[in-house]
Amino acid sequence: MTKLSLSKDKINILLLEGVHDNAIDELARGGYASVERLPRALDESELLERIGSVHILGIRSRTHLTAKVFEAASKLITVGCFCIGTNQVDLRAARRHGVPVFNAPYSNTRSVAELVIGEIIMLMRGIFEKSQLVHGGGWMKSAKDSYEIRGKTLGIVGYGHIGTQVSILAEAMGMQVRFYDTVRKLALGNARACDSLEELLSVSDVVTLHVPDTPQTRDMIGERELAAMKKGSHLINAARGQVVEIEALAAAMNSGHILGAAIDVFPVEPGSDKEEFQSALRGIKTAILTPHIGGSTMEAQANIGTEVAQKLLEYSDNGSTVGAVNFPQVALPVQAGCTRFLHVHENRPGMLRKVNEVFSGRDLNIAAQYLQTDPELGYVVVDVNGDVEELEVVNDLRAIEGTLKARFLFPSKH
Ligand SMILES: NC(=O)C1=CN([C@@H]2O[C@H](COP(=O)(O)OP(=O)(O)OC[C@H]3O[C@@H](n4cnc5c(N)ncnc54)[C@H](O)[C@@H]3O)[C@@H](O)[C@H]2O)C=CC1
Ligand SMILES: O=C(O)CCC(=O)C(=O)O
Repeated sequence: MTKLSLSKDKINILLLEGVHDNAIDELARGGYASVERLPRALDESELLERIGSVHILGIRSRTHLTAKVFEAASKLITVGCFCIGTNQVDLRAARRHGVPVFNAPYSNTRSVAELVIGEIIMLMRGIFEKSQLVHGGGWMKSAKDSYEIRGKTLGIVGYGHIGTQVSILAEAMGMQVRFYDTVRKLALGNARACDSLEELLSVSDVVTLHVPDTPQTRDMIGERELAAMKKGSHLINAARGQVVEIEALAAAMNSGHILGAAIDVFPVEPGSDKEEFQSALRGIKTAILTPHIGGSTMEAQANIGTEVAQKLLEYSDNGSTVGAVNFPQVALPVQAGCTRFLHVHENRPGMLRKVNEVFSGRDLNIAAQYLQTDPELGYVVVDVNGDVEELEVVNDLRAIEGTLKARFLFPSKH
């Protein structure tokens, strides 16, 4: 548990994986100067060495935050994922330690959608193979297996933020769009929903995947699904590596059933730029392989830097969990002259009563209070006015059985 409410210069922030300058600027504007930024990810043993002194951690997709890391993160207040996906974080372990995790759910959406549109054209014209040949001194001037995308069918699996953007852009270029989603979604433009994944696979010239990494999407595209795709069709995966069985895809491409693929994400991705990338797709001439750069544009990274840093500031300064992916959502307007207490607890009966008894037992007046719970977790923000012995109060709050974290903000005399 956090031991003390700290002045901002004592809050240690560690940002990994080359988070954009905007994050540093935003944190500095918020008064946080103790920021260390590393260009790379840390592996578990490096994290275990360092995490004990970190209050706020920023990562992207390469850093894996395991239960063991949270166990060792005695001072950790919050985590920011400077990306969309949060599957690299053990979100339940974070909850158990009272640590809200934030992400940037929209800031790189357009970048991924644009890459996919570019790849559809590259695949349907066989550009990657032809370009490699020309680089090697060859000349393959041929229309064989090259098609316009106009009038062709694009199948989108996962019709969320990215899927719908791809849908709009693809239609604007004359494609017919079909989509499959487990949730009923409003079809944009002339796009039409498919009743099943099998239906989508059987009608599409290009299939593009935009689902999150969940137990249901693991190995969603394997031998059977690839066989269900049209002969000579193409597959794009810029979602998560575990969604496609790579060996099965390599076999389907080597047999000529799947003509081309553009794969940006892999079941195992190198931890650093120096590590060698291994995959059964290496060497397949019609496979465009990219190093998980769907969201890596200057615009996206700048937007993400600002967005996630603002969420971290909101939580650190005010206790707001709005936008957290693993926490009850609480935002209480700041009241002048109050001390704010934050209490994260297991959702047991009578918790709020016990929290309030700490204040009433000290004759403290609660000026405002906001509690949100989910089946496992409760998060309450309490504003108290008057002269408050913050440390004593916070120690009483921590003594309540089932407390996961307690701290205070805006101390009246520190
Ligand atoms: N390659 C890259 O650099 C990037 C990859 N991503 C990945 O793209 C994924 C999608 O991003 P968004 O569109 O923003 O997410 P989103 O949450 O807006 O959309 C995902 C959609 O997939 C649907 N879905 C979930 N399970 C499904 C299933 N089993 N079958 C069919 N549909 C299912 C959901 O209902 C939702 O509509 C992210 O989760 C992330 O993993 C995101 C950004 C960059
Ligand atoms: O840019 C990154 O580090 C990860 C991008 C991504 O996959 C995401 O935003 O989910």
